[in-house]
Amino acid sequence: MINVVWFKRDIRITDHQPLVEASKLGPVLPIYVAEPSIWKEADLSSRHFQFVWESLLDLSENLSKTGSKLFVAIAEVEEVLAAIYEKHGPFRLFAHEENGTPITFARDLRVHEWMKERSLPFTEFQHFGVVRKLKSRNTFQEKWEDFMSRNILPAPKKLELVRDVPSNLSSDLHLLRDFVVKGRPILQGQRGGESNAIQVLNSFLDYRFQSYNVHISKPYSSAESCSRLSSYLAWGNISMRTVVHQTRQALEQTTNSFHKKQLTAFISRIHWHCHFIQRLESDPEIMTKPINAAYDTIRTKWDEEACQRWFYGKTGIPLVDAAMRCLHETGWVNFRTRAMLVSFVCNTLLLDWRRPSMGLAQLFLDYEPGIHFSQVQMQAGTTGFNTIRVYNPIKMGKNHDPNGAFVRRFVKELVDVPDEYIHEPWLYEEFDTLGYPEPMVDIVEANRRARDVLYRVKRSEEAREISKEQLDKHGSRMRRESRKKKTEKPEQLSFDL
Ligand SMILES: Cc1cc2nc3c(=O)[nH]c(=O)nc-3n(C[C@H](O)[C@H](O)[C@H](O)COP(=O)(O)OP(=O)(O)OC[C@H]3O[C@@H](n4cnc5c(N)ncnc54)[C@H](O)[C@@H]3O)c2cc1C
Repeated sequence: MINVVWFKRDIRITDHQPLVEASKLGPVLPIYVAEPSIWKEADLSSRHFQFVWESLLDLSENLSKTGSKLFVAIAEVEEVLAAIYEKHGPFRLFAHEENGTPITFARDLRVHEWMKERSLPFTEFQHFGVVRKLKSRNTFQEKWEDFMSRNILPAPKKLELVRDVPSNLSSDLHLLRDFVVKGRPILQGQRGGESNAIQVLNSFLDYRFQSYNVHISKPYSSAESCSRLSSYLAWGNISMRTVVHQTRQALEQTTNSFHKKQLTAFISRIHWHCHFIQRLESDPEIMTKPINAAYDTIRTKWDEEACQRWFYGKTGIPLVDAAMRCLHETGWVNFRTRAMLVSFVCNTLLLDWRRPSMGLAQLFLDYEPGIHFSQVQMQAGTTGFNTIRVYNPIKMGKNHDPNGAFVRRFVKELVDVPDEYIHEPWLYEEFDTLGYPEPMVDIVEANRRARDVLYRVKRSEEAREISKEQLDKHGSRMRRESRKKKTEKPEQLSFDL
């Protein structure tokens, strides 16, 4: 019987349990399926597929060293499985659990059903420190540690090749060039692939980590001092366990207390990764519904033009525009800047969070649904249990980009503005000659209004009651009670890139 290994957001050969387990049982057929029904969704864009494609090229090369081949298809996964079944008869299917959106989860359930109807075995393995059907959140940390402390699984040295493959699978990866995903590719993003992931981890642990915590909030220098592993983790080019093991080793080897502090700060961020994904795993509706429904009543008017100005970096607020333009160009900004962008569109402008969350997902090369939607809701103040944060991008610019290096790099109109005006160019006497827009809001005034409405809801009986219900709810893939919505929704969720 052949053993099909289905790669999804785990495009690597090292520490890949499905591949290792399949290889113990006989011939292995490694497949990647570009599924139109998944890639047409509002959260995904062409840059993500570009990263996947680069990752697949690397995987294909690594598999060829084992004597095997990667096969790809543009199809729905059940179509590929049906063709394999027709050609080979019964087969085993191996994959990682995908802790993704309700769409990918529903697809995985359909595949389980499809296999079950034919009495074919489908084995899924835990991918991160995220636990499916976690009964109690209190056991999460212990289970995380147990998973991370296990040995790294080396890449198989030899794989038995399956020669006779159905015609809808091809080992020519160029086939995927015909797969159209909305949006344009990016030129300045990180390049996908396990080999690149290993290099990025090594360069971080060799020297880049040394100013990790010092520069973490700085939009410009954090691009170098942060690990920059997020895209590689999001598309599974490296396992979280590898990152944990190597970081702990680096921590043990250093005697420098300052370096220890940087690495310890990094390790705590890594814990957050699985913590947030666990939240989506347990409550997938956070992708589309506010964690606390009482906050669905405050953003009543949809303003498409304001949303577009934010998305394309034309607000007239330098740090906001630089950050959005940086995302369009590179697909990455640091944590604090992401938080500020959500605060600006959802709090300062008081726009509903759903469309902006999709826009940012489309732009982030490291889009990871579990982290993304939890974080957007936290920064938009819709969870009810996190501190409400309303950022002032002018103040933040002055504190974290004092000479405007980041702003100048991405907002060409402001390149020659003197330092003292870089975050408030409208005060500069030559502002009219710059071709840069007037600020679309008075930040101080708009932020005061945002705090007023957010705190009014936070203090309300309804919000408190819902928060209490949330605390009582546990379990995997739970459903949220729907409440009467008062917010006006935008017509579409995705943006043109
Ligand atoms: C609104 C918003 C949306 C976000 N969306 C994503 C997303 O789609 N994908 C994503 O990977 N991160 C997301 N983050 C978290 C964080 O901004 C990124 O993980 C980080 O900037 C990635 O860069 P890095 O790998 O160099 O981070 P490092 O600081 O080097 O961190 C290492 C790893 O730890 C994890 N991590 C770090 N910070 C966080 C955090 N706050 N929450 C959860 N995990 C964290 C990530 O896996 C990251 O790759 C979001 C944050 C905000 C505020």
